[in-house]
Amino acid sequence: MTEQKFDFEYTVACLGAGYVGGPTMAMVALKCPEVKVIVADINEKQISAWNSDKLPMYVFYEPGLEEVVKACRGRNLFFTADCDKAVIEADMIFVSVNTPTKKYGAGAGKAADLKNWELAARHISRVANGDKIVVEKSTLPVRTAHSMSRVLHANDRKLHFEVLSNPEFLAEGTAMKDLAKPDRVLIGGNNKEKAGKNAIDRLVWIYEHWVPKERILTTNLWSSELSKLVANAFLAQRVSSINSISALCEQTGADIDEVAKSIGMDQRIGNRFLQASVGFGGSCFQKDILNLVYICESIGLKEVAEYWQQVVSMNDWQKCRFAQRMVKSMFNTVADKRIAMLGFAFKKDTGDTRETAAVYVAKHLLDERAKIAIYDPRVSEAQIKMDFDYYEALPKDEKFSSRIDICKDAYGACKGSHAICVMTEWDEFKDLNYQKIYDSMAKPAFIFDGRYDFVLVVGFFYCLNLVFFLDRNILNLEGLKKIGFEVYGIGKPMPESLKMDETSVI
Ligand SMILES: NC(=O)c1ccc[n+]([C@@H]2O[C@H](COP(=O)([O-])OP(=O)(O)OC[C@H]3O[C@@H](n4cnc5c(N)ncnc54)[C@H](O)[C@@H]3O)[C@@H](O)[C@H]2O)c1
Ligand SMILES: O=c1ccn([C@@H]2O[C@H](COP(=O)(O)OP(=O)(O)O[C@H]3O[C@H](CO)[C@@H](O)[C@H](O)[C@H]3O)[C@@H](O)[C@H]2O)c(=O)[nH]1
Repeated sequence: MTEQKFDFEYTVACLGAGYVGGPTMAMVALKCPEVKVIVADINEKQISAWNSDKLPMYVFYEPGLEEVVKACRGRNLFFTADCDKAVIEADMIFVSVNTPTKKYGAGAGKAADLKNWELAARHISRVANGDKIVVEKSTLPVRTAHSMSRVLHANDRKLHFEVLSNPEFLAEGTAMKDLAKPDRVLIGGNNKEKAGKNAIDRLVWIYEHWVPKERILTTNLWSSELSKLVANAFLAQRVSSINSISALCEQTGADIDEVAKSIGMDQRIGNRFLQASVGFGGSCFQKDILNLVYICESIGLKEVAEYWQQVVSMNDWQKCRFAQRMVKSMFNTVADKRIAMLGFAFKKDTGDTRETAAVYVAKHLLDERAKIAIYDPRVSEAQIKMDFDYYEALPKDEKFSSRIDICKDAYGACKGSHAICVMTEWDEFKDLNYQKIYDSMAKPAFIFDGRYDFVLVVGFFYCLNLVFFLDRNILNLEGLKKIGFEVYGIGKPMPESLKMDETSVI
C-alpha cells in the first residue's frame, strides 16, 4: 500500500493485527482522520490479507469491517509487517497480541501466556527512539502493567514509557457496532503522577472523537485490568447459570424460553445473555475465567477460585450433556451413523472457531465412532481440519477424510444422515426446506438444536416503552415435529420417548 504524504497531528500504532487490533484500529482511523494509524504484525500473511482488495472472509468475517477498512486504508490507516518502523513512528502504541491460556510449565491450563506480550514490550523497548505511551489492549492478568513497565524501562537510553490499560469489550460478529457505540471505554493509568495523567488525557482525546465523555471511564491501572476479566466472568456466568437451568427444564416440563423471559423482565436481572445453548465458546470466556481462577489460587483465595471455576465446569458439562443426549436418543449408538453438523463457528456472524462447542461435540461423537458431515457458511475446510488437529478431536489412527465430510451446503450435509445437530445460530438455518431435508435422511430422523436465536419484541408496560428479547430455539421445533422429526431442543421439556431412553442402561 503506497503511503500518501499528509501532515498528521498524532500517530498511533498497534502491534497485533488480529480480531481486536484490526477492527479497533480501523475504527480509530475512521473517527480520527487527523490521526495516522499503523497496524503492525509479525505475521506477514496476516498483513497481506489486511492489504488485499477483498478481505478474505475466512480470516476476518465481521459485518461492516470491510467498508471501514476500504474507506481509511491508504488515507490514515496502514497495515505493515515492519514492526520496527511502526514503533519508531508512533507516539502511542497499542499492544493487541494474543494472550492464550498457558500450555506449559507453572499454571499450565489456567494462567495467561504472556510470552507474546513480553516480546512486544521488549521489541518496543529495543527500537523506540523516544518516549512512548504503551497501551494494553490485550486482556491481561491484573498487575501486568507493573511487569511490563519494568521490561519497557530495561533500556539504557533513559526513555520513558507510560503504560495504560484500555481493555477491549467488543464481541465478535458485532465488533463494528460495539466499537462505534461502546457501552463504555475503560482507561486505567497511573492517575497519581503527571506523566500518567497526561497519557490518560491523550487516550481520552482519541476516544472523545466519537464516544460521549460520560461513557469514558478512567480508573487506576489495576481496576481497569481486573474489570476486563470480571466482565467476561460475569457474562459467562449468566450463560452457565441459564444452561444449568436448561437441564432442569428438560426433566421437569418447564420451558427455558418461559423461564428466561420471566426472570429477564425483572429489571434487576435484565434480559440479555440468558440464551441457553450447547455451551459458550470463543477465544475469551474460558481463557479469562481460568486466568481469574489462577490469580485467585495464586494469592490463596481458594473459595473464590472454586466459585469461578464452576462456571467453566458447568460449560464443559453442558457440551458433554448435549453430545450424550444425542447418543442416548439414537438408541445408544451412533457408530457409523452419519451426523450432520450445521455450523462450526462459536457463534453466528463470525468465522472464528476458537473454543467452539462444535469441536467438543464432534470429539464426543467421533469417540462413539460416528461419521460427521459439517457445513458452516463462513468456516473453511482448512480451518476445520486445523481445529480437529489442535483439539485432538479425531481418535488416533483415524484419517480426517474417512470420518469427516465437509459440505458445501446444509442439504448436502443432511443427505443420508441419521441426525442433525445445530451448533451455530446462522440465520440461513431458519429458512431451510426441512421437508426436503427430512425426505433425504435415514429414519427415524433426529434433530438436536443446540442454539437459541432471538426476535426483538417491543412491548408496552404501563407507560414505559419496554424492549425485550423473546428467546426461542433457532429452529421452529413444533413445525419440525409435524414433518416427522424426533426433536430435542435445549431446555425444552423432553419427549416421553427420550425420557425412557434416559433411564436405559448403555
Ligand atoms: N477476539 C475478541 O473478540 C477479543 C475481544 C476483546 C479482547 N480480546 C483480547 O485481545 C487480545 C488479542 O486477541 P485477538 O482475538 O485479536 O487475537 P488474534 O490471535 O486474532 O491476534 C493477535 C495477533 O497478534 C500478533 N502478534 C503476536 N505477537 C506479536 C508481536 N510480538 N508483535 C506483533 N504482532 C504480534 C499475531 O500474529 C496475531 O495476528 C487477547 O488478549 C484477547 O484476549 C479479544
Ligand atoms: O445468552 C447467551 C450469550 C452468549 N452465548 C454464547 O457465549 C459465547 C460468547 O458470546 P459473545 O459474548 O457474544 O461473544 P464474544 O465475541 O466471545 O465476546 C465476549 O468476549 C469478548 C472477548 O473478551 C468480550 O470483549 C465481549 O465483551 C464478550 O461478550 C458464544 O459461544 C455464544 O454463543 C450463549 O450461549 N448465550
